[in-house]
Amino acid sequence: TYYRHHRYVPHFYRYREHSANAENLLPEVSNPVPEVSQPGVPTFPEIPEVFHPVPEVIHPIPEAFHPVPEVVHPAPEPYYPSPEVYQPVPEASSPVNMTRVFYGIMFDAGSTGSRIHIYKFIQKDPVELPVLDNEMYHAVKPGLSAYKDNPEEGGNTIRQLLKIAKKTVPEEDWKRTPVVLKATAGLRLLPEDKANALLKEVQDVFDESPFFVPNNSVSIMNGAKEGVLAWVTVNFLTGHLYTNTRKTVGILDLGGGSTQITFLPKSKKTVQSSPSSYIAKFDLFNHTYQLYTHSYLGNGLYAARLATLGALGADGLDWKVFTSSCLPKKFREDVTFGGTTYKVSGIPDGYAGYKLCYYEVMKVIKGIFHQPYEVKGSSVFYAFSYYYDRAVDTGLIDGSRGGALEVRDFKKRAKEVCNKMTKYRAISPFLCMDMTYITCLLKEGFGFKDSTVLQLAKKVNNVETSWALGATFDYFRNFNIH
Ligand SMILES: Nc1ccn([C@@H]2O[C@H](COP(=O)(O)OP(=O)(O)O)[C@@H](O)[C@H]2O)c(=O)n1
Repeated sequence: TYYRHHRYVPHFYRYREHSANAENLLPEVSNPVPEVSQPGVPTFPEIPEVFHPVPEVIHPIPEAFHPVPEVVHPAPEPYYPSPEVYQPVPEASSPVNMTRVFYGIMFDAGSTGSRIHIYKFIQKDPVELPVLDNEMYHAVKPGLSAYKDNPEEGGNTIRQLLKIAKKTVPEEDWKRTPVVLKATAGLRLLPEDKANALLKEVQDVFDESPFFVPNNSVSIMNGAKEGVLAWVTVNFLTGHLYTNTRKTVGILDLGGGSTQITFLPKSKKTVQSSPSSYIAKFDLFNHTYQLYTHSYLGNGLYAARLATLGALGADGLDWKVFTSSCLPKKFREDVTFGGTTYKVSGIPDGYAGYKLCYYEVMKVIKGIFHQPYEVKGSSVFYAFSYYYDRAVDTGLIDGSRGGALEVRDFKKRAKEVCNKMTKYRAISPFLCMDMTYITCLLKEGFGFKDSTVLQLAKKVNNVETSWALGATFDYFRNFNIH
């Protein structure tokens, strides 16, 4: 459990202007109209827009060098009701001509933990564009799926996190601050009735809270959306999202239950050679994007551990011990994932090491992954979540700064960890398995070359590299992914 308060200070501000200047990179908007409050129609928060300074050439450098993006709101626009936002919202308490501060609360109910993101936006006056001021982030473990047989207790974890929202968001803003929860692989992997019972508990917790609860505020998000929204977050934070650029970065997200790859294909061949379900089209900030995206359910790091051990979906969990040459020979322990406990161990009088381990993890990857045509090329990819955590654990990158790595760096370190298991055991007995899986996933799964450079980033400009910010834009903006 940890607690952070990110202060996010933009370097400069840009204002919405209507000019014929071709250099004006602001998205097109309708002419500002005075804000008129109508009964039953929310006047606040307004639909935000996001724009960015021109992205710089991407170098494999620490995140501090990236251009600083902004979150902006258009001047009031005609209001088009959408199912997600068409609900009466109490009016803003502050007078029209004063600085307005508003918040968005997004819960990430992941397979290994639940997290709250509280985004604070500032709008200096109605014609000025609001900016993302900061993010308050807090995480608890385990995730909701661990409470599959005790949903009430699962609801309590969300109730605890909401207490932070109450401390962060001023009381006068509670009623107009939307609270949304999206669950990922943990709940996707549960039987439907168990997942629904957990969602119902969360809904009750939201309903009893003083915050604004929109329709469909508690749901399981599909994998494609998870990938797209993480791509939106990272490209926003790195300054690549604005109307007339095709320069973006790809994302690699390795969760506990699922893993996502998302990027903007440069070549038509990538789109033509992909299954149609791997292509997502959506409109954002007056631009239509067509992304390659896929989420592999059951291929997150924790699910892959169990699959490697042959334990996922197995029977006889009370007495069976699942073994692997990826684990230290003398290791034996009970491990719990998604509310189920498994007995696992090394092979006491067998062999352990990188080569044997690689064959084992290959079984979890072979024949499952689609290799997009383009990843063999020069696309830039940001990797986070467990890619980041394991790179830190093995000393490949600095825990606070992240950095650039080649795929071959994961391979080299995996070999070292597996062949000297006792040395690394104290960090985690699963380190060899995890590092080998990551290597295998990148090379044999997605088809990356040894020389591909990955940017490892937990935060960019002090904001978490998570789908949660993209989902908050999605809530306010309601862009369609199809
Ligand atoms: N805001 C976040 C969310 C997840 N994570 C990391 O993401 C990994 C687990 O993701 P998850 O529990 O959401 O897994 P899935 O449900 O996506 O499969 C862990 O390494 C977390 O520490 C993070 O670093 N920051």
